[in-house]
Amino acid sequence: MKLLADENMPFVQELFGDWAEVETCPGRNISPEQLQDVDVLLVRSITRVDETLLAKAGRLSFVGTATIGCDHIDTALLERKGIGFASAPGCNKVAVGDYLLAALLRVAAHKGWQLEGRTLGIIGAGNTGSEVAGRARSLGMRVLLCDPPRAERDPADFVSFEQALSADIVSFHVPLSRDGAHPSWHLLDSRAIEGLSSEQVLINACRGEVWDNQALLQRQLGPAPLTLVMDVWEHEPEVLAALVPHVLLATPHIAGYSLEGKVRGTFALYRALCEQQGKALAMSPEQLLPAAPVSRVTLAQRPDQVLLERLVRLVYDIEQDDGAFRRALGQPGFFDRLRKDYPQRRELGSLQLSAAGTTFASLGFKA
Ligand SMILES: NC(=O)c1ccc[n+]([C@@H]2O[C@H](COP(=O)([O-])OP(=O)(O)OC[C@H]3O[C@@H](n4cnc5c(N)ncnc54)[C@H](O)[C@@H]3O)[C@@H](O)[C@H]2O)c1
Ligand SMILES: O=C(O)[C@H](O)[C@H](O)COP(=O)(O)O
Repeated sequence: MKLLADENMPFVQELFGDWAEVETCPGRNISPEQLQDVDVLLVRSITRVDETLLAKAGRLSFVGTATIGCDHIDTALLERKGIGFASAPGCNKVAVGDYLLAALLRVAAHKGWQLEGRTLGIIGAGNTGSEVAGRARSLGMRVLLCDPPRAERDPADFVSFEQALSADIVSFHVPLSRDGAHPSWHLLDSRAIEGLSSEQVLINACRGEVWDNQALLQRQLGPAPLTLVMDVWEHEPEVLAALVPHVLLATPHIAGYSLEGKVRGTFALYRALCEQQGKALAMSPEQLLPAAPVSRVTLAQRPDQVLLERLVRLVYDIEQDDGAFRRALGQPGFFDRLRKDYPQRRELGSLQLSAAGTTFASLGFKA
């Protein structure tokens, strides 16, 4: 069996090497010719799996994407062709939660805000949105969830898009979709942007195309700019460079890039392929993860917001990612390079935090 995988997917050799001939290559370079004799294709979000890519893939029986988002995969085509498919729902939701916690604390420091009592609008209340909601509630924030597909079943738990958009901070966690009942392409369009107050903060850690980046730039160049946190950009790996100086925190689509998240992603595909092939699992995700350098911090009293930010930084420093992005902006291929060379990042759960008998598992720390 021949297996072709994106070179940025860790542990492929360890998981599949015993039963497949494994080849890896850059995800953006996978060609139709390369797939002629391939049985299994494993990708990340940068490989568009469509009619063109599969034109010569006569032997392909399984496609896996080690990601939550699936907007790069023509799943209907795979179904028509009888090709098995798996993604990795939830694999990096904890990492996105860590990213959001770090971003919220940085935004609060920048604006001189206490987060307690502030409102957080969450657009898209699935795996990542719920992870973020839990952490925000632990900070004492009031969470407004907007999720029209879920609201059809449980209307009482959700607010309208307009209500969520009126929160102090609004964070987007929707899949990218261009059609269907609730399309998310340019969900934040020029009209929505116009209605926002300059006091508000917007965060995008889902997909770049959910925000109209040109319309945002126009807003930022005007008299009442917004506070923005952007992990994802329209037209990646290109970035609207003129927008970057008007963004408080700018990162190269790494919100989900914890080592744990990547391991869970590859492992989800291993599990799915084992199932398709009728094989027993020969490994567990724990066997792949190197032991985290767990540190313990015990405090006499609950940390205030300033100390909490310092503690988060011990594990994940969002300003380092922002700094690397700004230094590299404009260099050829900078976006993909930062992602390929991303330093190993462990989840907040590698830090055991307790204070006055309380643990902080609801914020992501180890209990
Ligand atoms: N930046 C990153 O590194 C990163 C990491 C993980 C996921 N993502 C992106 O975030 C997206 C969400 O991830 P998830 O795990 O939470 O997915 P999910 O499928 O668990 O949840 C998405 C939620 O959005 C809701 N939704 C769909 N359309 C909507 C709309 N128009 N308005 C409001 N809500 C809508 C759905 O009902 C669902 O509850 C992924 O599809 C992926 O594109 C990005
Ligand atoms: O959808 C996802 O899971 C994330 O966006 C994922 O972290 C993207 O990373 P990539 O596949 O581009 O390496």
